[in-house]
Amino acid sequence: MPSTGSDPSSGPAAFAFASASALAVGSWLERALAAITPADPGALAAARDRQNRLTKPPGSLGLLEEVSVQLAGVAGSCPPPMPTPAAVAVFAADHGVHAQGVSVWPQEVTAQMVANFLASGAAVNALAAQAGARVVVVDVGVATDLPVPDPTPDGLLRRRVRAGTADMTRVPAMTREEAVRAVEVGIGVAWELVDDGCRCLLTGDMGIANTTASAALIAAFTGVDPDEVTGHGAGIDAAARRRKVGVVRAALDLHQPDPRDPLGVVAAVGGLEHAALAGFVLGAAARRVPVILDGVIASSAALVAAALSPDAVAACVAGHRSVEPGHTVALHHLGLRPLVDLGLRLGEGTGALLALPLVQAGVRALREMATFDSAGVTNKHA
Ligand SMILES: O=C(O)c1ccc[n+]([C@@H]2O[C@H](COP(=O)([O-])O)[C@@H](O)[C@H]2O)c1
Ligand SMILES: Cc1cc2nc[nH]c2cc1C
Repeated sequence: MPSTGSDPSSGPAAFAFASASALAVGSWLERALAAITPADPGALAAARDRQNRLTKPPGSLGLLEEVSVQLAGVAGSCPPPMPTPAAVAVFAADHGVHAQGVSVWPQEVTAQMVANFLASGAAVNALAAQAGARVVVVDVGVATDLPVPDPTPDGLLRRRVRAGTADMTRVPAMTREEAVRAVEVGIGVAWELVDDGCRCLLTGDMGIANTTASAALIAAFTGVDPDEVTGHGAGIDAAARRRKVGVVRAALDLHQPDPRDPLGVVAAVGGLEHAALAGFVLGAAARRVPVILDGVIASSAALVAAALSPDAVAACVAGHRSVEPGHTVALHHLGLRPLVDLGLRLGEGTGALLALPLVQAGVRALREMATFDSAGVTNKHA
């Protein structure tokens, strides 16, 4: 649905409204869900037809063709607009489950890496510069003070819902209300970026211990055993991974999350960045802007978004396949095929950024290639 003046998701006023606590919890989420519609069947058919008339054997550009058709369906036009300018939003948060020894890294690395992002020293900054994308960093739930200068640096959105989650092996990670607020942070960031002119959104994340929450979400939504979706994260050894599987299993046993209640699932065993990333996906889909997913954290969050609104998946492109085993399970459940498979396991948005030029290349080919008719090239026999 194109943005109109009467659309509650459009216009700069919308973001200011989201920040105002006077608004009843749930309103932005309800508005996003109401705005999400399936991919446009006419635009999908027109893009498929055009791909088959371009000067190449039909299908020979592989996944690039499929992505271009998908983006036509998202935009509701053939050809779709070029997915540029692009922005990666890095949602940062901490995790109470860190106390269970699920990561080799101390919790304060989350806040320190936020400062590194803002100083342009991280991998996400280098890859964003390479791809020509803007970086915004969103503190949706970091547990410690951010070691950043005053005033708040450009590129940092202070949207902290709470200072890290609680330990999911003892209590729910957050309340349902906090989960909704974090989802609405993500929706608001997506809408602000679109209002600023962005036509392609990319997910990023930073949160020590967040691969544990990702594994719990993936197990809860797919029903796959924790042992098959729990990986080595940012570098634990085999023995620590076995203990991490036990931690995920204990949290699922305690909360018995019901995948028909996605907000309940993310509140019980998710993270604040997962909830915000789910909202970011919903916000992009509501504005008919494509969103390139990064790794296992993004895809586990996309499971939350898909459970809230299955049509939101139409706006999602899987940027890459992470080494984390749960990522493959989540992508399969979402029906998404990753564009890049380079053995990455960093997060931050790096895999999504590597995929951005491929997504842009697919759309450019659909927009700019000649047809057999226009170029005078003889087509194959029917
Ligand atoms: O994106 C991925 O698939 C991915 C895989 C492994 C690790 N990470 C990153 O590493 C951090 C979490 O690792 P861990 O072991 O502390 O759970 C967090 O900041 C993630 O962005 C990210
Ligand atoms: C240094 C470091 C950088 C990261 N970026 C994303 N996750 C990370 C985890 C660590 C530990």
